[in-house]
Amino acid sequence: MDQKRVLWQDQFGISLADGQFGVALAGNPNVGKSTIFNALTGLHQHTGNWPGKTVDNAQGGFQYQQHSFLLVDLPGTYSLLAHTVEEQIARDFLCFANPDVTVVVLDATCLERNLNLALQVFEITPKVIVCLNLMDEAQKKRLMIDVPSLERELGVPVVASAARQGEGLTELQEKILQVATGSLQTNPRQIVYSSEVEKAVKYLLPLVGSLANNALSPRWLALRLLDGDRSFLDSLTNYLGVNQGWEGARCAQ
Ligand SMILES: Nc1nc2c(ncn2[C@@H]2O[C@H](COP(=O)(O)OP(=O)(O)OP(=O)(O)O)[C@@H](O)[C@H]2O)c(=O)[nH]1
Ligand SMILES: [Mg+2]
Repeated sequence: MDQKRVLWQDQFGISLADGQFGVALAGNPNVGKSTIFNALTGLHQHTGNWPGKTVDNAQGGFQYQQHSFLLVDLPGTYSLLAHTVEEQIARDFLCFANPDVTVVVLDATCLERNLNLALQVFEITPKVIVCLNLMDEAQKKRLMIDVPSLERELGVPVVASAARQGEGLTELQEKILQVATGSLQTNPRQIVYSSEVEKAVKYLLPLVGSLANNALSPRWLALRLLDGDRSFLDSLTNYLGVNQGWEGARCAQ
């Protein structure tokens, strides 16, 4: 069993088959993640709890173009800053399971609020697809969304969907395949913070890069250290076994 499959099994209780791509489904509550999950995986699902938590966990497989994918339905969250157990689970999965693709599902009727989570995911992984769901509702409200412009602005593929009607899901599978295999490169837009924060991040990057052992984004790691995010430091210890020197790195900035 390769390292990633062992990690998924041991830390997250998820069985990834040999050669199977792991795909995370993230998004705010009630945006249609489970509807997309059910439409893509049908009866090929396992449900249970996240290890050590009372939060539901659903995983399911699907085949597309002779490739096999395991879809993981993450708890709905407004952010990844771990104020709730759901946010902690979603953050830890994205940071430490390192899925081959993360689909961020957004509610097309309230894009601005939903983009907050997408921008946080962009700081963790470049392998992201935005699924703009509830497009039928957006149309009813006469909201016009310029999908090609949004795609250019965000630097990742944007798929418009109406999951309850099954619309856009084949295109979503196609983009998942392309990002998973690397035939489609993404370049997610990064938030630029104040000059003080950017200066501190620049200082920390060379220090944290090697400690994180390329296992997660050094920029995200630096930002969390600057935040003094205790929950993230605890997860670093749990998942990567790192706990020496972090306080020193934080105090030095
Ligand atoms: N009109 C419309 N309704 C949708 C669409 N996708 C999902 N829904 C409905 O939206 C509601 C919420 O969908 P879910 O799939 O449960 O949303 P979720 O993101 O999994 O929600 P949480 O698990 O609570 O975070 C359900 O009533 C769905 O039938 C869509 O594209 N259009
Ligand atoms: Mg759900």
